[in-house]
Amino acid sequence: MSLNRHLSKGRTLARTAGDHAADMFAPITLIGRGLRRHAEWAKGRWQATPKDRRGPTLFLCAAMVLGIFLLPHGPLFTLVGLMASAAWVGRGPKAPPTPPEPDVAEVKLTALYAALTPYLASPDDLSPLYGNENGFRTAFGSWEFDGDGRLTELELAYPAYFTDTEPAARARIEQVVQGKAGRAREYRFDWDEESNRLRVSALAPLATDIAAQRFVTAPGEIVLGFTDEAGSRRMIPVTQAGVSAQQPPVIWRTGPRSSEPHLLALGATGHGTSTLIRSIALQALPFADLVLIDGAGTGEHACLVNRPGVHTVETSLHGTLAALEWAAQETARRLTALNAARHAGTTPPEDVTRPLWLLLDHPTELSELAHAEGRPDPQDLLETPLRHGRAARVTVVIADDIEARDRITPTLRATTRARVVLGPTTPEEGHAALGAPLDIVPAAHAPAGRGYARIGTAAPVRLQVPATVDPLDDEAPAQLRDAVIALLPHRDTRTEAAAPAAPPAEPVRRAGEQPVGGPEDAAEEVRAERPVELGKEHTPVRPRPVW
Ligand SMILES: Nc1ncnc2c1ncn2[C@@H]1O[C@H](COP(=O)(O)OP(=O)(O)OP(=O)(O)O)[C@@H](O)[C@H]1O
Repeated sequence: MSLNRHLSKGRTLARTAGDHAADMFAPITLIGRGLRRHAEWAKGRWQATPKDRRGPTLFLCAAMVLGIFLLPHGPLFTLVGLMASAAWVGRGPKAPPTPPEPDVAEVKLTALYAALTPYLASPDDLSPLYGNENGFRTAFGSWEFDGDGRLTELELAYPAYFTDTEPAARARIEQVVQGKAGRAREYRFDWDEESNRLRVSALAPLATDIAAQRFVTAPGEIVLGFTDEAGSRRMIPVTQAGVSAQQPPVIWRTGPRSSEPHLLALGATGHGTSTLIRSIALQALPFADLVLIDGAGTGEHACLVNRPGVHTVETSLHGTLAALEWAAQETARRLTALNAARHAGTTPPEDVTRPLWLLLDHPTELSELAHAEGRPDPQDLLETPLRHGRAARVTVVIADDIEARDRITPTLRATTRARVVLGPTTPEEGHAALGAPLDIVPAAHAPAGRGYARIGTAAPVRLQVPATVDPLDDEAPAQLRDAVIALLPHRDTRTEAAAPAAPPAEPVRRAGEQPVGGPEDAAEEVRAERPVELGKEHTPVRPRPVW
């Protein structure tokens, strides 16, 4: 007999034995399946029983078991009954396997692929990346999802004919990706034009619980806010929600060596440009003197009135024009004094080297008023400080509504090379405000003080301004107001003594106006000697009279 015949006979015997065994063990399998279903049912009932009712249920079951044991032939009848019931319950076919949970990544990537197809496919493409039968795997190189099933990283390829150099075409793709991946987060879009690849990264939200405080910085450095680790080259210690932490700051270097000596901050209404001005003022006050113009006249900077180092806080057009005329003359005086000192080879006097900061909140509102009244535009008076401020240690900070961008003069726009934009903006507005396109798509809802900063020609970075609330705002949280109050200088807490009042170099006077540094200033000196206590229940702060 050949080996093959032996093998096939063996196989037949084994199959027959298997069939017999299955027939023989069928009742046992049936009862076993029924008992398993009984056990599953009992387990389900036990889990569904409230905890407080489990004790009585257990007691009842134990009583029943005891009763069965005590009955004549009770255990036997019970066993037979249980077997019969198990055989009845187990007769049904095996429960169909539960269908596997749909893969979240698969579902989401398929939806994103389908959404991108109309924008990245062409009927003339013979081997399309998008819209082919193989689905997203042909176009998406790698992807990552977080624990909540949200897309965090995606790298996709796009066809070479896609116009990736056109902002509008890019914006369409960015909108689609953000729509499918979730509008609650910000995304960075890294377009690799050379290899036709796009890398999308979801960005973690920035910390919003950093309050105003003394930041660890070098002299002349201003912390505009905080960003993510990719946006800053260093970390500084901060007190965050009561504990010490390290955060990456957005630093603006000011002073004679700065290539961005002036700052322009634009923002959507109510998104924190005044707060940014207040934050900058509190950081500059220990080493500089301030002139603050509150063009909106809302009194949001009243906490700075009469503070040592604050020359004036102006809300009227009249006072603003006088203050800015003085600032222009002061800039010219400083330049002359610095040149003279350079020629003589002597150290320039302290009153020309002490930094002077001009902070203007909503100046375009005053510009409109000035045009209506036929008076000089306050923005025009800024020309000298803006053009020569770096050498004369004069720094200009302008904050305004993003809607007012067109009313900002070209000189002002050209000379403010440090830029901030706060609040929700369109890609075009963001580009215009920062002077460069943003590679980040903002989230649908941003907290106050959230935006982007661009210092000089560097790439824009994300920004969260420290919470520097108006301490006179009763609705602001008490601990945030206290943090600001703690930073407000008093005569005795100022880190550097106020510079002697600059000798006014023949200030230009208009009819009915008091000269800067004249008797009005002398009166101011006397007033300033009185410490101004900023309490929450009493506000003895009086606005300074117009100049
Ligand atoms: N960085 C921030 N952290 C916490 N709260 C902030 C921040 N920035 C602003 N706010 C809050 O948002 C509100 C509006 O702020 P702010 O007055 O600075 O905005 P604004 O842009 O100057 O408004 P407007 O254009 O109306 O003058 C205030 O209640 C302020 O306390």
